[in-house]
Amino acid sequence: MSPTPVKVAVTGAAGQIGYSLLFRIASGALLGPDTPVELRLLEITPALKSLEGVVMELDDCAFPTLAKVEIGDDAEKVFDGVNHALLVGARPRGPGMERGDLLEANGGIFAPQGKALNKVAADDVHITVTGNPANTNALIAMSNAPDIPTSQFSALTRLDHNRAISQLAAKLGVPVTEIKKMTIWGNHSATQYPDLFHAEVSGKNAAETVGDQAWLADTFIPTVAKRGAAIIEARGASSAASAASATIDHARTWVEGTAEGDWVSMAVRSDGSYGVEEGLISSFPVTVKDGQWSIVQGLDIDEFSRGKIDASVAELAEERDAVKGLGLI
Ligand SMILES: NC(=O)C1=CN([C@@H]2O[C@H](COP(=O)(O)OP(=O)(O)OC[C@H]3O[C@@H](n4cnc5c(N)ncnc54)[C@H](O)[C@@H]3O)[C@@H](O)[C@H]2O)C=CC1
Ligand SMILES: O=C([O-])CC(=O)C(=O)O
Repeated sequence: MSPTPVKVAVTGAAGQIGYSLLFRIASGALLGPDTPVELRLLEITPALKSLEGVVMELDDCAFPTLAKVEIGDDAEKVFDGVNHALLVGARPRGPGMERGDLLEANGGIFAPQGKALNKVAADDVHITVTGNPANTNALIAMSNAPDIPTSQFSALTRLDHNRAISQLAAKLGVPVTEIKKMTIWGNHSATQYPDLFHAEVSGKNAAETVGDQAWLADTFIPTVAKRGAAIIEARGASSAASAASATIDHARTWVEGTAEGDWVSMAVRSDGSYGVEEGLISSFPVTVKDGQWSIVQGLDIDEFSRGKIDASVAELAEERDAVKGLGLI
């Protein structure tokens, strides 16, 4: 095992997602069996006692890869020297709410956390925002951290990506491993666009293999885009284990890179690719190598896809304007 532990910060560590995420990171699911991990857990003061209980359980697992756990309510202390920051801590939505309704409640969390990361995180810190509305919260954190390269910020659309793979695999009766090049475009919201025109099933074009535009437009896209609401309706609480799993997948892709012949969906700062306004944190198809993502270039976008991408990006621009109005960026 390498001698120096990698420091991984998790915010909202006493919450639902945290309860699933911490044990997987501690057991090596993020960094592998040979890399010791030091967990840095941030919570609000009233949740620290509950977090102490979670740490007792982490101790009780005797994970060989867990070198140390520190907890606290001071972001500057918890983020000191961290190599990964998984920003999960934020209020979840309830039934009947859209994720954007959380902007005012949650936006305020990400400006101070961006500032703290800017001050004390390791130079190589990779930041993943899961707390909703994830894209715009990432924009807030990034805008408050001028010394951290913007390429080190991202928001989670991997859960949507995984949902899209799973729905398509079920429709075609194939294993999920047969599906490559899935893309989620835009916002992690009901306007997101899961794109089958560039996805592949066993090496063949997914939209052509499905051969049913009505299923694609009227079943597949809304099922993926509204899956979070369906889970809230069924469980009475928003998705947690699947969100934790996707957060690990996302951060692990940053560590390991993407597989040859495949890509993943990540919400990253737009450079203007595919007509997405520069500076917005929007989901794209990306490849990752040596810890750096690149937006996949050269995909043909037809009129149907153009309309869907534009609608989601317009929502991101509205959210950006709203947080500007709140003085958060
Ligand atoms: N991007 C995605 O795909 C998904 C995002 N989410 C979002 O993740 C967030 C967390 O969800 P849950 O764990 O279910 O919520 P939860 O309510 O169970 O836990 C949130 C935790 O964050 C803590 N917290 C609040 N303010 C904080 C701050 N300033 N610093 C540190 N911690 C703070 C709370 O004390 C609480 O323990 C929600 O915003 C939810 O909507 C959930 C599922 C998927
Ligand atoms: O829907 C929600 O509020 C939680 C979430 O982001 C998801 O499950 O995708």
